[in-house]
Amino acid sequence: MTPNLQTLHIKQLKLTLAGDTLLAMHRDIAPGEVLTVMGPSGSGKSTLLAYLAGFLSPAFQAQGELYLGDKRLDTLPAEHRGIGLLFQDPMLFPHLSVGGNLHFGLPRRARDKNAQVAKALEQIGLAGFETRDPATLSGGQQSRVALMRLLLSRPRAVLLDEPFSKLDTALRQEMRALVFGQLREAGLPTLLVTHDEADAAAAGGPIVVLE
Ligand SMILES: Nc1ncnc2c1ncn2[C@@H]1O[C@H](COP(=O)(O)OP(=O)(O)OP(=O)(O)O)[C@@H](O)[C@H]1O
Repeated sequence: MTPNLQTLHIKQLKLTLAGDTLLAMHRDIAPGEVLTVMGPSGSGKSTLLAYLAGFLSPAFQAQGELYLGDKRLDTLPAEHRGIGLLFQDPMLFPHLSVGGNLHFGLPRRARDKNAQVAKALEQIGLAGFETRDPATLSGGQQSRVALMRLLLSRPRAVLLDEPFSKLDTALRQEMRALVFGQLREAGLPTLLVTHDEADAAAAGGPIVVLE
């Protein structure tokens, strides 16, 4: 099943903290496009991600609207937004096997679950790793599993929070190619927060610098 590819619309967003404007943004992110957000510490990158994902601290006030296609998201709780997140830490469940982690990503009613998991592992060069304990995987392997868990959950948009910052240089380049390649192929609108200009270059999309 191919999901409808839709644009993420951030409309007239204004995030304020105790009456002071932290950031304002009005942007569209097209299917398969990566919008990179950069800016110094404290400029509001994490707050923007929290707003988009649906867990903004009540300390902030948000004005504006968030849409995916013509579906309004900002009035929905996080779990109904269809937004997938990838952080610098792969955050695999330690009590589940690699396969268990991937099964967790699948929608409950997905068909051929075992085959989907096997195919996902094959795509990241980890065919046959289903029963492995995630703790026995290298950092790069864990990151790849986290990416596949995200994609199996069929998100409609993706947020990346410094996803490569914990990897060494060689692995970082490999993961950039894999992550951006997969997201582009899936046609997902993506917002990337990073401090690394090489991430932004690899993402290949527009760049917003917060002040
Ligand atoms: N829950 C909160 N309550 C009050 N102020 C907050 C809260 N969270 C963040 N802030 C403040 O909001 C501003 C933006 O913080 P934010 O974490 O979004 O910045 P950032 O750009 O992600 O920084 P970094 O690059 O260090 O992660 C900062 O001044 C911070 O102190």
